[in-house]
Amino acid sequence: MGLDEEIKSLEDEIRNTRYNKATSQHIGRLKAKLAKIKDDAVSRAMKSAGGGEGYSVKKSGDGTIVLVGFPSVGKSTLLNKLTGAESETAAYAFTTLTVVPGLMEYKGAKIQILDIPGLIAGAAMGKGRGKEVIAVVRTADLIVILGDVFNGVHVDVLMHELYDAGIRINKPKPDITIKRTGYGGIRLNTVGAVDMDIEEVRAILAESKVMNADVLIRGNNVTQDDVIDAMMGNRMYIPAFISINKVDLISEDERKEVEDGMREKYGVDPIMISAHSGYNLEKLQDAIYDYLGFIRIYMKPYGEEADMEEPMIMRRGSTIEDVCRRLHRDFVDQFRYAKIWGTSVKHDAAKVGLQHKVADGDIVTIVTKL
Ligand SMILES: Nc1nc2c(ncn2[C@@H]2O[C@H](COP(=O)(O)OP(=O)(O)OP(=O)(O)O)[C@@H](O)[C@H]2O)c(=O)[nH]1
Ligand SMILES: [K+]
Ligand SMILES: [Mg+2]
Repeated sequence: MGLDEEIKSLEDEIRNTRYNKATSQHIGRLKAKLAKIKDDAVSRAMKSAGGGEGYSVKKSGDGTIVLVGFPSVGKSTLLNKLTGAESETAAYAFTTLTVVPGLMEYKGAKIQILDIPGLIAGAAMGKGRGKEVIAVVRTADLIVILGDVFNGVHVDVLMHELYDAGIRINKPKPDITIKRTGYGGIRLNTVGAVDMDIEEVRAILAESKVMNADVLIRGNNVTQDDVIDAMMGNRMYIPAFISINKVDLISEDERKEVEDGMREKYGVDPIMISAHSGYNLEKLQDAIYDYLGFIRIYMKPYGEEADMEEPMIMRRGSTIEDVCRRLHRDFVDQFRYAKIWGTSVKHDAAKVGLQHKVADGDIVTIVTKL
């Protein structure tokens, strides 16, 4: 049996087996087996890709986003518009054959945008430029899934390819640890309402030839798929949103139709744009900024005015310790306290420690020992 047939037959069997207590172990085993086969195929494809010319782009700026979409949806046109880059654009598919970077400055943040060749069905297994493209996508901090008003349905295919390539979209990494041991079989500990029994976990791990391990699962909605992902160990959890280009080519009514269809299908509002006319590009930039979780911190040297011109760009959830590390590696060791003016504290000029979480717009003074 060829690889494609083997995958198809496993997928069929999983689909046609009703999940219940009696079959859960069997399904777990089938899914784990399928994941393993796909993973081997993907890593073979990655290896043979060998970082082909033009595919190893150095990351720069405060975050990197990648434009993922079918050929000719307007990825290159959009990159050029947002960053002033000069990626080739044309009305035929596969105009772009390498990764083309651009830098967008927005609200004080420098955001790297990567334009890549179009992605097509089978990309995860290496079709088209799939393998090189996927390798780049896996390193991004945010994926913008770009469709156009005529190809909305392709979003399905893209999601499927990204999934096969081990990319998990808009999903926090499940809290699962698998610690291999030398003996003792599989031991399962759970924290929270985990609806999975040890036999299922055992069946999944056995597909990867893991017979001895301590497994700890925390959280309430952990599935077999999550355990398989944890077992494979190479999944990337990346935020993403959908944007639909070329709205200049359709009427107001048709635009609404596309939007409603997307909302119904994916439960999200796509950002409707026109790279040509510039329509809604600021909304797109705002979404990029928000999804990357950027906040602005203003530094105020001790006894001086705050620098309100050049914010320091941090991620939501960052602490004073993160701010210190960004400034100078000695700052953490030399740290005494920080003072903050802003919304993360109850009153201005409040003293805080290293673990304090900063908020957008905070003004920060770091006081060190010397
Ligand atoms: N009407 C209209 N045409 C657009 C828009 N954006 C891009 N196009 C056109 O769509 C065609 C494809 O644009 P590209 O930017 O080359 O698309 P791409 O996604 O980079 O294509 P590949 O590199 O081949 O995958 C070109 O003819 C563009 O001029 C838009 O907002 N409106
Ligand atoms: K094109
Ligand atoms: Mg292009």
